[in-house]
Amino acid sequence: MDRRSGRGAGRTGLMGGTFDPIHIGHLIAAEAAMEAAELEEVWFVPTNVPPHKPQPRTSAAQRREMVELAVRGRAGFRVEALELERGGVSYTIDTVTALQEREPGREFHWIVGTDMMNDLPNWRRIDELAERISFVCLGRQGEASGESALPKSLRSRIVLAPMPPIGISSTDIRERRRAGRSIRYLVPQPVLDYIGRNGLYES
Ligand SMILES: Nc1ncnc2c1ncn2[C@@H]1O[C@H](COP(=O)(O)OP(=O)(O)OP(=O)(O)O)[C@@H](O)[C@H]1O
Ligand SMILES: O=C(O)c1ccc[n+]([C@@H]2O[C@H](COP(=O)([O-])O)[C@@H](O)[C@H]2O)c1
Repeated sequence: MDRRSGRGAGRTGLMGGTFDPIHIGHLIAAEAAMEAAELEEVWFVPTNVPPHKPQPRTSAAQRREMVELAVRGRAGFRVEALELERGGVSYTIDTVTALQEREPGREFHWIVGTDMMNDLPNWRRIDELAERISFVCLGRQGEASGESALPKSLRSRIVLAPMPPIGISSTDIRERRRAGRSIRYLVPQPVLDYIGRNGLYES
């Protein structure tokens, strides 16, 4: 426990995502969560197979590489690849259980955009998950918070974090690439270079 702030030591944010590809919306969300929830670190957790959406367009290795490139140089940000190493469908409860066993000294906080916050009641073993961790939920463009619609037990485990609305999604970036349009500045420069070098999302 940090005696000055009253916060537990090792406060760690987990930013889970398909990251197909990672974009500046993810990075700004992680930064905002870090500030609002007083996190010491944020670990980016690329999903192997997402539970609630279609299979990624690119390989696990490519998505991991892009996330590595995006966080390089930002102290406190790093990639945690346990879902890719575990394989199969990436349920958050399995990930959190494994991390808590591996890192008993840390306090974990799962970071989600508001769209995902509204979906939380549908997550696998959500009650157990909400007992293990709290959620840091970021405001996302065009979405009302919807927090009041959630069960009270879940609401009490949610910290809302403000962020400037960033109307960018990986879907939009993939569509732009397919249409031959620019994605410059929507992703960090090293990620832009990687996507171009490897001809990703062209078809
Ligand atoms: N622009 C954004 N602002 C805030 N949060 C975001 C933004 N884009 C994604 N997120 C959040 O980041 C996490 C990972 O998102 P994900 O990798 O699925 O990106 P995405 O842009 O939503 O992808 P896709 O368009 O392929 O569905 C989710 O919690 C999502 O809500
Ligand atoms: O565990 C679940 O049931 C669950 C359901 C939907 C999403 N998640 C996690 O939420 C994170 C964001 O999901 P996505 O689909 O936006 O990439 C990612 O880490 C997913 O594994 C987890």
